[in-house]
Amino acid sequence: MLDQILQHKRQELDTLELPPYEGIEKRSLYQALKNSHFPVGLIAEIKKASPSKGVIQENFRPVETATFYERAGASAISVLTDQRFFQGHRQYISDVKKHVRLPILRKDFIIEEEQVEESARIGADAILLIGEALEASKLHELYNSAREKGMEALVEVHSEEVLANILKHFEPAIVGVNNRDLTTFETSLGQTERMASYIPDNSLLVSESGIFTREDILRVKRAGAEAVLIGEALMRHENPMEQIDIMMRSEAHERTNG
Ligand SMILES: O=P(O)(O)OC[C@@H](O)[C@@H](O)c1c[nH]c2ccccc12
Repeated sequence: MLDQILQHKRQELDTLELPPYEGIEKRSLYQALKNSHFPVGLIAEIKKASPSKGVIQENFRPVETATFYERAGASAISVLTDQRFFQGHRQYISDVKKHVRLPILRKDFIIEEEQVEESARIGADAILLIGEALEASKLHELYNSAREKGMEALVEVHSEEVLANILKHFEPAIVGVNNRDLTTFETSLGQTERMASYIPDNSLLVSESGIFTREDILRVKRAGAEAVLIGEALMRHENPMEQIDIMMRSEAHERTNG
């Protein structure tokens, strides 16, 4: 599946037209996650559909959902912009950026410099760079390019080998462990537990995918995650504010009670 997506991305790149620069100030994803008032940082995701789950939310209202996420106390918003496989759009970032103050992560398959430039122009504060989709040297190059443009990058890995390769080049400030294997779509929170000890001490660990309950959050936090990235569990809910409350706040409660 990942190969198929990447092949499509390469085709898309041939006709990529860069939009004008929106000129909106950049916000720090890293700081927002560190400053979370929940026991872990929360990146709340806006995603209409996915290749593994099909359509997740029929009545899709990205700006409204983002506003709810912000009000519920999320640290940052992740917005899917891939059209073909996730029914996203780059316009959603520009729209959301106008209505929330939180940093926005552009969730897409970024493989070339033009996409980094595009991300900066549409108002993204951070981009996703997927270890499994890029040579480590290329990933490092795109990471530096994002930094030069005032953005940050969430460096996502699933496997230990891919992480080890990246660490030969540099230590990303934010490392995401994707609990989902992008080739099989299988999800296991055990992946965060297995990978945690390989993450550099100075990197902020984000556990991504397959997180649905307060117990899931406790589990990855115990493994060492400082933040979580949650999509489906929030998008499927009628009331995402209530869902964030249930997942994040009761966790704080549990912690206070020892
Ligand atoms: O909906 P979930 O299971 O909570 O997962 C969110 C996020 O981790 C997932 O959308 C994701 C993680 N890495 C990606 C790479 C591309 C597209 C999507 C993703």
